[in-house]
Amino acid sequence: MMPMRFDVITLFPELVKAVVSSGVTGRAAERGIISLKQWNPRDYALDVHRTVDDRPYGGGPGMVMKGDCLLQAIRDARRENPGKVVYLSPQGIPLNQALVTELAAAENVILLCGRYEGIDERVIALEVDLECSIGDYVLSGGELGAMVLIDAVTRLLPGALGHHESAAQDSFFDGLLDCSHYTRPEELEGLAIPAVLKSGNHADIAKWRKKQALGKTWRRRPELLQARQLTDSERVLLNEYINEFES
Ligand SMILES: CN(C)c1cccc(CNc2ccc(C(N)=O)cn2)c1
Repeated sequence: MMPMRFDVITLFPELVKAVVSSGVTGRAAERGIISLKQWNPRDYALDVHRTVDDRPYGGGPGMVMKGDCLLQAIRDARRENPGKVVYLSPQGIPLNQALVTELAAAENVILLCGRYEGIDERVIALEVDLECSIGDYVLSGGELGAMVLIDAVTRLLPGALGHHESAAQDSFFDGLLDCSHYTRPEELEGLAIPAVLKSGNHADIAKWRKKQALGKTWRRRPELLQARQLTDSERVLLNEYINEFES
């Protein structure tokens, strides 16, 4: 199996490298499930000051990343990795599990990390295939978004997670928030665990977990429930939860 290759265009290569230095993603890199290569636009800046940004046409605060260095870096990366170019920005489409799943099916991805107020729009027009955002907030750069994307995608690749982890991954997030989790000790600072989890009755336990997931989603993220059709049994469980919650 060829590794999935991530080429990251970034002014801070060492920051992005951290994503493959530990944990699941670090192990996946060691196992050859993913590979990472950084391309620094500054290496393409030929002026004595190695300029990669400049003031915006039309005036206004902040700086814009110059298109020429970015385009050269992207094209060098594309030569080695003919993948989709994904630009991380607050103006992008939301990165969600569906998009992560789609990206995991690709062989390679080129991640473009902006800094300052963003990049020259002509780079987007010429080379960007997909603009995506990891959330509605402004960061100092797209690198953290790139690392989030690399992590979420890597977890879906065969062999990245151990058996237990991948089973957990499969059960969780079928469009709902996760239920609560407990582990030893049974009593923690005077707090017990829900009795059903000690019952050994796996049907009751699964029912309780599904009910908790539905209820938590209803309370915290009702819009997720709109997006996800509930089965009849899920609808019954949610109604039970709501009746208990409101009683
Ligand atoms: C307009 N502007 C400030 C800007 C435009 C492009 C890139 C950047 C770099 N910062 C980023 C990048 C991504 C995200 C995200 N939410 O995914 C948040 N911040 C900032």
